[in-house]
Amino acid sequence: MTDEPLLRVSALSKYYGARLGCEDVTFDLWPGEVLAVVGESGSGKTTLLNCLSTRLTPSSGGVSYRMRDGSWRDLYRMSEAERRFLMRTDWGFVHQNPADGLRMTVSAGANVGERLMAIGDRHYGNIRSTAVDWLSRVEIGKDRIDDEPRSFSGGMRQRLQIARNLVTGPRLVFMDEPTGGLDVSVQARLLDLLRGLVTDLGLAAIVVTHDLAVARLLSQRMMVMKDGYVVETGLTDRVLDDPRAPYTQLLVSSILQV
Ligand SMILES: Nc1ncnc2c1ncn2[C@@H]1O[C@H](COP(=O)(O)OP(=O)(O)OP(=O)(O)O)[C@@H](O)[C@H]1O
Repeated sequence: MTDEPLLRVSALSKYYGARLGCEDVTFDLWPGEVLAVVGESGSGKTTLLNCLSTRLTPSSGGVSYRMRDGSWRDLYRMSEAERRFLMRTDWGFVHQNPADGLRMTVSAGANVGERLMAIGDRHYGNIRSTAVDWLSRVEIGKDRIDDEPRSFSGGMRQRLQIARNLVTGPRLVFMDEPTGGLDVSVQARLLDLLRGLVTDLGLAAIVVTHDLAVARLLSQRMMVMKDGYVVETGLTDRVLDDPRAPYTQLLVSSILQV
């Protein structure tokens, strides 16, 4: 165990011209911790996630990341090459739409295997057996390894995207509505699977979702956003069982009434 966070976010703001994306977001993420960022459409969740994963540059504020060697690095002062290295080795990104995170016209096995090659694995036999192992961990049969993901169902694609991200043993995974767009029964199974993997691997994750059930199942801590601002943060069970901000109370009660 370490007594230092993995990620430190301080006073992060992002404006698109004059339009507010998110404002003054501050938090620490600890190793092995899952943080859910919830809020309705337009609240700034995706903006925040994209700033944290360096897809967007914030207008002000900073994010530091603790590297494997224990040193702290300012994410926005890294070179492009260093950032790409981090994304390949230490981070994962699970998109809502699996097509954004997969290569749809190469086989399932290659989708997983090429991530291993990107971190330097050159042994074909090892790559293939690790790919088979990961496909089975996400409940994709060995007989599908040579199939392209475009022949997969939505749930299978999402499970493949998860395998592709986790095969390199990342320390931090960003997830954007990982169960969005799937049938309710498929969502439940995927959430179960994700929860098991995150726990087994001791992963830290930031999960953006508008679905409080996803936050409840996956996260230990949650952050509620509205109109670009964080209106409440706390342990997930506390926030959902005893919401303090009026907006969170509204969000929780509107879900419960459905
Ligand atoms: N590329 C952009 N250019 C201009 N404004 C943007 C852009 N992206 C987001 N915004 C604005 O920033 C605000 C926050 O949007 P964001 O997409 O982060 O919210 P969200 O909570 O992720 O919503 P959703 O759940 O619908 O994806 C909104 O007012 C949105 O219109």
